[in-house]
Amino acid sequence: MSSDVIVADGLRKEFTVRVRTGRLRRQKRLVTAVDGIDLRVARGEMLGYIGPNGAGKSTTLKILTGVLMPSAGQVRVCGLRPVAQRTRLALSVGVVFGQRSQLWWDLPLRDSFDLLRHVYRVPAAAHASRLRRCRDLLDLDAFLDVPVRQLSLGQRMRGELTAALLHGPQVLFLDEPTIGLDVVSKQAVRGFLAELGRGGDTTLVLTTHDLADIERLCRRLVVIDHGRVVHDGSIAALHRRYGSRRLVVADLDAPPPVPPVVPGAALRRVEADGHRLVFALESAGVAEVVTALAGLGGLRDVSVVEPEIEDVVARLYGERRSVRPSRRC
Ligand SMILES: Nc1ncnc2c1ncn2[C@@H]1O[C@H](COP(=O)(O)OP(=O)(O)OP(=O)(O)O)[C@@H](O)[C@H]1O
Repeated sequence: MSSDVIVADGLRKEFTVRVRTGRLRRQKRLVTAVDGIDLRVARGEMLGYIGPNGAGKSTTLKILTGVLMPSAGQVRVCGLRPVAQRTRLALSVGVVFGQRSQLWWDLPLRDSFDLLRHVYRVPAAAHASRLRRCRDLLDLDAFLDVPVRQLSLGQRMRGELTAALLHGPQVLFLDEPTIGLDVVSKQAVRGFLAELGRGGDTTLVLTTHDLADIERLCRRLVVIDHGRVVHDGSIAALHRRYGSRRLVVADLDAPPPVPPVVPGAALRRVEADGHRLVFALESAGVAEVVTALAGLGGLRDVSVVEPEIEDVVARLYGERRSVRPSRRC
């Protein structure tokens, strides 16, 4: 039996929209939001699902959670057809959409959690143990008795995560879970999700524009654009594909009279009035470059900078923009 909890083949979603073509004229246009996506996600995987605005991320998540019917293609989540078996699917998946709440606005968080136990018919002991874990890891106790409408965004998001997990779902879908959160709340949410992922039982599918979420949480990254998958693999594979290099930053006592040549590394930039040289590693390792730099004399400090995911994703989006297909209408 396959261990894939998400199986999608040839997924498509088209929307018909009316656009103004004159003062009184409207014309129907077809927008292809998802354009033939194949996706398999194994149990326990932590998948980052990213793409530029309008790429089709939310539409995909809505199809996978049974909110939208695909125009074409096959989809199974936990072995179920999301729209046709939505009620059963709700028992197997949890959903956190950063912009929407599943909590009762006027009730204290604690009462919302209690109601959810009845909605999902969770045995009392299982509910209590999951809630205890969330209270500990997400620091909920200080605001458990506060009505949801009075919670800060960060507090509410911690409540949303708990609410999505109390019935013990196999798959957790997260759409922008850290949007608008301050640094401390972001760290709390990421730490919690990382811990959840380490357990290996819950599959996470995460869409976000905050690439630090992806770096912290996801081993696998699916990048979509114009409704199609343009990368599916590890972050390291993305760096390899775009030739990202680690950088060695050397601070010198004085600017060298001529730019030094370091075998196996390329001088990328000269900064700080010539006092700082930034090399990109090519065939050489860090130690070789540092030894070569030390041999030049006047080396004050050295640091190694890992390639930035922001850079490589910006390059990928930029490249896609320059080969933008004409939109089918
Ligand atoms: N209900 C709808 N009716 C018409 N068009 C829609 C609808 N929902 C989405 N679209 C269109 O489908 C495309 C994909 O939208 P979607 O919301 O899935 O993108 P996204 O990748 O989640 O974007 P963002 O990062 O901005 O949230 C966009 O062109 C959007 O305008």
